[in-house]
Amino acid sequence: KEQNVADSATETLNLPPKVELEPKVVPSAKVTDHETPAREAALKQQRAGGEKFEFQAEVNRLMDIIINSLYSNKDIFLRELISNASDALDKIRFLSLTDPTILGEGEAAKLEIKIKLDKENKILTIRDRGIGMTKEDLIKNLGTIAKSGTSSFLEQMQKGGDLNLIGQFGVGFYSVYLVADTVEVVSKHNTDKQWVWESQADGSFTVYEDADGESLERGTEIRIHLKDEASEYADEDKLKALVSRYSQFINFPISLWASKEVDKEVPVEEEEEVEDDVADSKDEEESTEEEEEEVEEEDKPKTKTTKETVWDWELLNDVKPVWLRSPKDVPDEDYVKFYQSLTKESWAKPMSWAHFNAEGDVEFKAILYIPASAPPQFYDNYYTISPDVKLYVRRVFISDDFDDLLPRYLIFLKGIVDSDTLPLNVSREMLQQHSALKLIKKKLVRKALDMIRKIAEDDEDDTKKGADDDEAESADKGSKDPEARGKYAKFWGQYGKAIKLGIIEDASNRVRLAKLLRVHTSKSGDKLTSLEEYVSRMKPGQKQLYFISGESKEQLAQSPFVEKLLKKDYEVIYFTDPIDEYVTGQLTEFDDKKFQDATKEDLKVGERDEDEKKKFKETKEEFKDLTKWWKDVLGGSEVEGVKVSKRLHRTPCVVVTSKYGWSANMERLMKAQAMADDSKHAYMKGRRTLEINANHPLIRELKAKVAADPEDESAKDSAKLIYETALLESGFALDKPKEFAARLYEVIQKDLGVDAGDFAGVEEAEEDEPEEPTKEAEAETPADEADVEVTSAKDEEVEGADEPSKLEKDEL
Ligand SMILES: Nc1ncnc2c1ncn2[C@@H]1O[C@H](COP(=O)(O)OP(=O)(O)OP(=O)(O)O)[C@@H](O)[C@H]1O
Repeated sequence: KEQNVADSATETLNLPPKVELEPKVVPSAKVTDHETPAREAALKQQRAGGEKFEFQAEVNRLMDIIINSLYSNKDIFLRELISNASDALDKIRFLSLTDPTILGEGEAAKLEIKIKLDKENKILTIRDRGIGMTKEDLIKNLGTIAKSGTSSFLEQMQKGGDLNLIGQFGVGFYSVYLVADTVEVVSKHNTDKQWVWESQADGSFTVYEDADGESLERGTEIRIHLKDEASEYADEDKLKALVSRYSQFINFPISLWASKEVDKEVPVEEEEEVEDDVADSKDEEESTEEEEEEVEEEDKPKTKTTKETVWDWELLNDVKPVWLRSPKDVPDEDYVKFYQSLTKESWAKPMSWAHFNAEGDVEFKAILYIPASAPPQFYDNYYTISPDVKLYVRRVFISDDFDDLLPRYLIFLKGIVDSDTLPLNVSREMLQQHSALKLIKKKLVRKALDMIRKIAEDDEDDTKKGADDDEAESADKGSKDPEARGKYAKFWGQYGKAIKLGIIEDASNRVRLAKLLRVHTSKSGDKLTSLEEYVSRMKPGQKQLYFISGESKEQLAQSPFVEKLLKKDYEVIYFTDPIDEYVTGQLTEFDDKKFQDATKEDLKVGERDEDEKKKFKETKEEFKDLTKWWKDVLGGSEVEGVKVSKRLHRTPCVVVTSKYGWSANMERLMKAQAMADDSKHAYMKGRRTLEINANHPLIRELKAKVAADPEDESAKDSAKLIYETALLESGFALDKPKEFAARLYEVIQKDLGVDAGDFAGVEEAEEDEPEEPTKEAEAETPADEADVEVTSAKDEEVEGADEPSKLEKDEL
């Protein structure tokens, strides 16, 4: 069985044919020569001649944390070292695509990882035939230059973070010091000699040439001198279990130098034969028919079965990559484990995944995952975040940050794509240009959107089933995915904005994406609803999807723009995310029905019969003089026109914008942008129209006043004030707040019965008052006197408080 696995690995990974190995019978596991006295002496000499380097300060701190850590899960060091070995193998295999000679021949060309244990000396060795490191690489990579993730890792650790995360910060190598007191890294790069890096984690490391050691030909061997507290790793069975666990998704064969007991037939020695004869003679009387058989056996050479220990490389992983297996043969558990190995998050569970084979114009296999949560500050870093889908070409790893595999709005997906259509021996740049890549991208997007749609469907099914069950009072809510309920809401919470960005950015998938959109509406309560659900609830004859955008759904529900719509029981979508303005700018229809902004001038609230039309025409005629007058009062630059409204019920007026200009909400958002240059966008501002409610007493009263005297100044002021108030209520910011305030105060003044003449006194008092009290004046006024004044003023206020104001009197 092992042989089959190894063969299939050779095939699937395009490895050179496996050289048959005869099991080796050796007395012990001691197969390296590096601990022999002669080798030790040579090493000592070389070490003495080596160069000593100090660890970079941050690396030092990191190592301190690791060495002194009480972290119990020390096993992770093996995962990190195997992962490094696998990366190094990926690198050399990638380079060999353009230059096959780089791999060398025979054993050197084998892309594999080998692990060996020297139990006696407690030395664990991990060897790969990867790219190896030059002297400079060793110095740079393992100590003198801190990786970019080092400080973030230190920060996390300070906050009590989990050491398990080490791999994600790009400092996984140092986890070896969880189990080691000394580590030697022997490495051979094609362009350099063989070097040894060695450190006891005492603040420094030494690098020396490995002139006498066994040549690695190419690759890296890490020799771990296990600490006393880590002697559990000097156990073959433990190692076997660990390596199996961590190597499951490594695409290179990993073998362990392992012993096993085998039965062996050995000739029986003479002494034993004599003993046997004595025993036979004792039993002579008992001999029966068996005698004859024994006579026959005597002719054969005598042998016996004994146990023997055989040492050999034992393959520990099935290197057939998960994505090459048929989806029906892969249990969910394996998908989760594969995700964990891809993301280096050993505890993480993806929200969902899709595994598929694409055939036809382009052939590829892929597994895409939706992580349970979006990356931190996902939307802040939207344009800089790196992609996380690995690209393989015919099982050869090419890149894990290929930009053109998925559009930006799906950048949160993780996984792998392995294509048979892309060429192997071209540069990354050429690959990026390849026409097949576009097709791959197109199909990946479709599959990803299908996967998201499925979450929503399962969720819906489950909710429906749940509801039915609730009615039937059944305890069985069994759904395919036990966690399906509420899953789409979770997805939406994490990635809803990404879907909206998709609607804006990806015209070819806009319809698909619109189906994934979730919104709040006047009828959805606290829940989210889909556009499909909205359409299914549309009233007979309703042709449009009504929406309004603003800051909160509570505020929008109160908006004058939707008064009539709500009164007539039309469902209104409430868009409250700033990005929604851009979404509705791109998404103009759904299911052949147009979106209608309730704040735009062209809103039609349902169909009206002939009677209603006639009546409206008459009202328009009746208000013609007023609307004309009002427009003149406001001025042409302020409003495009003043019209009788069809959308208002209780509110006297609203200010609507033209169909193709910005809405009030969009104006607000643009103003809020720190870098926005208002003048540049002036042409985008929607033209404004004041709509008046012909049934409102305020409007009727104004109409009567204007009819009596069109030059009445107070009527003009009222008209301006009503307009400005409508602007505010309609969500606009005032261009001239000072004028508005002055008008409003005047009204209040009149209301409170304050005479305009009283202001003269205030102005005079202000003029008399010195700007700042002079020093002499301050000195003249005793502090306690000032206090008395304040107190008396306060007393007056308190006294006055008992008296009802004019407003209160009126109310009373
Ligand atoms: N077996 C190896 N062969 C070649 N280079 C290696 C090997 N192990 C480590 N290195 C080099 O040392 C560097 C540091 O390794 P380390 O494990 O600390 O970080 P990393 O591999 O970049 O990130 P991660 O920990 O996430 O795997 C690697 O980037 C790599 O260049």
